[in-house]
Amino acid sequence: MKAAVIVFPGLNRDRDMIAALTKIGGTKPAVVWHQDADIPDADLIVIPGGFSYGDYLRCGAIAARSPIMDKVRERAARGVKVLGVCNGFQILIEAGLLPGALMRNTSLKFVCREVKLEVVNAETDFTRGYAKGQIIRSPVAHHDGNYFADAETLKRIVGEGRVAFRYAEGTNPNGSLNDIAGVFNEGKNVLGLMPHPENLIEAAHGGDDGRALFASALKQVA
Ligand SMILES: NC(=O)CC[C@H](N)C(=O)O
Repeated sequence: MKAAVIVFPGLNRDRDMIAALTKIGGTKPAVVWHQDADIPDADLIVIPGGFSYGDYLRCGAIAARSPIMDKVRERAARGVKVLGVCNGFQILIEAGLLPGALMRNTSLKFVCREVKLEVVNAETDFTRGYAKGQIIRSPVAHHDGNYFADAETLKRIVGEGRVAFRYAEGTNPNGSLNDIAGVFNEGKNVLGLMPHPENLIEAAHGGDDGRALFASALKQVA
């Protein structure tokens, strides 16, 4: 399994993501600078978190218009797996690869804490390492994580099994509609989520609940 990590100016979670993919996948992912002409051959493309372009305009809005995102769109259309975490999720939404919007947290504050997540759909390439309904721990760190979709879109994504994770046990940190923490595209080969599973993959992190997501995406779980 080959992975590639796309880096935009202002991201700060790229090194954590590269470390997680390297530790779990056994090989270092290709690191793609946003100005590179193309993405090397990869089975999994990851857009990490941070503050691309200083969160100016709207979080992810400027990065989403970068030419490298045309390449991400092309690969996604061919069925390549694409994962966006936090700012990466915001970029995928702004790029039109995922439905809905991520608004300012209802608290209007940056929230950095641990939440609990319910695995809503465990039958995808990203989530098969978990059980449906399993509650896992995950760190979050964002100010624009308040997921919103209009009623028709919400009905469609819920009906099509496109909610990947929900904030569980009253831990919704941002006011997200229906406690939604992560969503898939129609083909379920693109996943965006606000929590940071890459920061909970080993004992030194205090737990490894995030590990199964990468193990699944890197095809280590049958
Ligand atoms: N950790 C992150 O990726 C943060 C995303 C974005 N800058 C926000 O605060 O909402």
